[in-house]
Amino acid sequence: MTANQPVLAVEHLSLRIGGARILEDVTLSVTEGEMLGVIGPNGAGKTTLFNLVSGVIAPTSGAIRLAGRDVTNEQIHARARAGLGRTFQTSSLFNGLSALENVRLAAQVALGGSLSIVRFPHRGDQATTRAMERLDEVGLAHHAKTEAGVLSHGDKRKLEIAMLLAADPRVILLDEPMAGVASGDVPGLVEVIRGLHKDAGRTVLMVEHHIDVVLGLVDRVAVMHHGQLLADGTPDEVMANPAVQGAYLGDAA
Ligand SMILES: Nc1ncnc2c1ncn2[C@@H]1O[C@H](COP(=O)(O)OP(=O)(O)OP(=O)(O)O)[C@@H](O)[C@H]1O
Repeated sequence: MTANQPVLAVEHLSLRIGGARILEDVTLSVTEGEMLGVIGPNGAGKTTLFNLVSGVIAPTSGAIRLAGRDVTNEQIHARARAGLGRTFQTSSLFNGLSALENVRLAAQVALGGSLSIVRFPHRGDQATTRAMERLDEVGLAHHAKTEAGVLSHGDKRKLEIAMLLAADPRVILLDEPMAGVASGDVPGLVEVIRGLHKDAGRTVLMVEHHIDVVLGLVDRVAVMHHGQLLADGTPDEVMANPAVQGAYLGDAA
């Protein structure tokens, strides 16, 4: 990858299912260390874009490049190994295990071990150390021994992020991180996400319905509408764009 090459590039990406154009010619790129918000009215194609980028579904046409490498035809796990990490709208936690055990399993897999709660002496220590570091990064070190199932929704989301970080992803996709989180827990979660970007310099793409949260966090916003990229710019540029205002007003009407 050269200095100016984006760490993630989506080129002319389209998805058709039956006769429906779900995504149409979307081109977008993200540079290392950038935080990009993806917003748009319901059904705009945001989750579909994440599904295509992470390999959950294959595009009808177009390409996806990760650090310059064409991963369009690669499976989910190959993309994860290439540095793509993603959270889902639905929880992916083992509720009966502690917060630390959840992250340790993710670290163990990332370090080349299996998804087993049996501890392997050397690798286990390494995975535990990494897991504690990631729990600390999301502010959950004090909950290391707490069962994941009893954590608040906000803390569960932080734990999912810690699990994602255990693989040291180069690009992080957060799919509606605030969904289901009580309003009182939103600021804490926002600060964790801000820290990923500002403190740790991680590259983050985030789909989120809370527009005020997105605008306060990101460097750049991409607005989707009817499967197309309607606008791409700084939060101020995008919100001043009449087409964006029209899309949201039209959606609310
Ligand atoms: N497998 C599929 N088959 C048919 N239509 C689909 C499929 N997947 C998505 N769609 C349609 O594509 C459009 C985009 O859906 P998508 O979930 O990507 O939107 P979104 O912007 O994430 O919406 P929301 O904000 O409501 O989550 C929607 O109209 C949806 O019904």
